[in-house]
Formats: sequence, structure tokens, C-alpha cells
Amino acid sequence: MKSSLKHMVPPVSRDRIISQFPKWYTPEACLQFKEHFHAQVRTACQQSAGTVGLKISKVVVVGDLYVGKTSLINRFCKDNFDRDYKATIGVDFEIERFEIVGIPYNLQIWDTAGQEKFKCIASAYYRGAEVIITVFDLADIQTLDHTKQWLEDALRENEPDSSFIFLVGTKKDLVVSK
Ligand SMILES: Nc1nc2c(ncn2[C@@H]2O[C@H](COP(=O)(O)OP(=O)(O)OP(=O)(O)O)[C@@H](O)[C@H]2O)c(=O)[nH]1
Repeated sequence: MKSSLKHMVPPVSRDRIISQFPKWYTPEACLQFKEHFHAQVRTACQQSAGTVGLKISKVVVVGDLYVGKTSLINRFCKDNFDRDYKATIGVDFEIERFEIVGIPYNLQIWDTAGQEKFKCIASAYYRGAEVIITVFDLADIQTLDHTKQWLEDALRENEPDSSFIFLVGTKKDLVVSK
């Protein structure tokens, strides 16, 4: 049964295969100095990731409504962009499969609704986030002000220092250069 399941899983797309860690730019900016995972880690990972990727990191994307969270995720996962606005209802998620230095690896990306009325539903999904991406609209300064609150809410549901945090500005094309 296990082996037939394995054959049903499509291969990881080529642009999601990272065969070696990129050379670090500066030691301060780097989380990983080695060229490969430690041999023990590698063996452990490959043992448990026999079928549909068991190695999953949870990413939650938060921020005001209309800032472009769904668009950011769609660009990353499907390389497409939709000009029409369809508000996220509660939450949505995508799974993106990778292979990193020979190890299967999945990102589970949670797209949360920015509308106030869905905040209660969306915040139920903050727990266990290895990555929190806080999004704001570069053309709307208020959305940057609000990121502090979004981040606090997401951090409250997670253990201290357990999440990597990113701040992403969107809609650069709408910013008039001076
Ligand atoms: N011009 C421009 N428009 C963008 C960009 N990113 C997103 N949009 C548009 O902004 C609108 C809102 O984008 P969404 O991705 O749906 O926003 P959201 O943050 O997911 O919204 P909620 O689901 O309500 O929380 C859509 O009409 C998008 O097409 C961008 O980089 N440039």
C-alpha cells in the first residue's frame, strides 16, 4: 500500500528543488553555514518522509484586508495574478512541495482573511506557525501601522521565539517614484 501511494505523488517541480544551500552573504544574515544537513538529520528525515511529505512547516500570512496576501501566495505557488478582488473568507491554505538537499519538505501556507468579521476564525489558525508573514500595502501607510497588531496577535498564539517573522510590502507598482 505504501509503495503504491508513493507512485501516485507527482514529482516535486524542478524549480522547487534546491540541491545545495546557497552560499551565505554574511554570517550575520545566515541561519545555516553548512553545505548539507548533518548526516544524522538527513537519515532521520528520509526515514520519516517515505510517502506524502511528512516534513511540514506552517506559514501564516496576516495583514489588513486588500493588502494583497492572497495575491502574494498565488504568485509564489501558482505564478499567477488576478486583478479582481475576492475577499478571503476565514482562511485558505496551499501546500508547496520542495526538495532541499535531497530531503522532501513541505510548506503549508495559511492565507488568513483581513476583514475584521473573520478575525476570530482566522486567529484560530495562528498556532504552531514556524513562519509569520506580516503584509502591508506600500501605497497605504495605515496598513503598515496595523502590522504591529497583526503580529502581536499571531505571536500570542505561539511559543516565544518559535517563529521566523517577515514583513512584506506589496503593490510597489502603485507607489509613485519621486
Ligand atoms: N496593482 C497591484 N494590485 C495588487 C497587488 N497585489 C494585489 N493587488 C490587488 O489588490 C486586491 C486585493 O488583493 P488580495 O490578494 O485579494 O488581498 P488580501 O490581502 O488577500 O485581501 P483579504 O482576503 O480581504 O484579506 C486585488 O484586486 C489584487 O489584484 C500588486 O502588487 N499591485
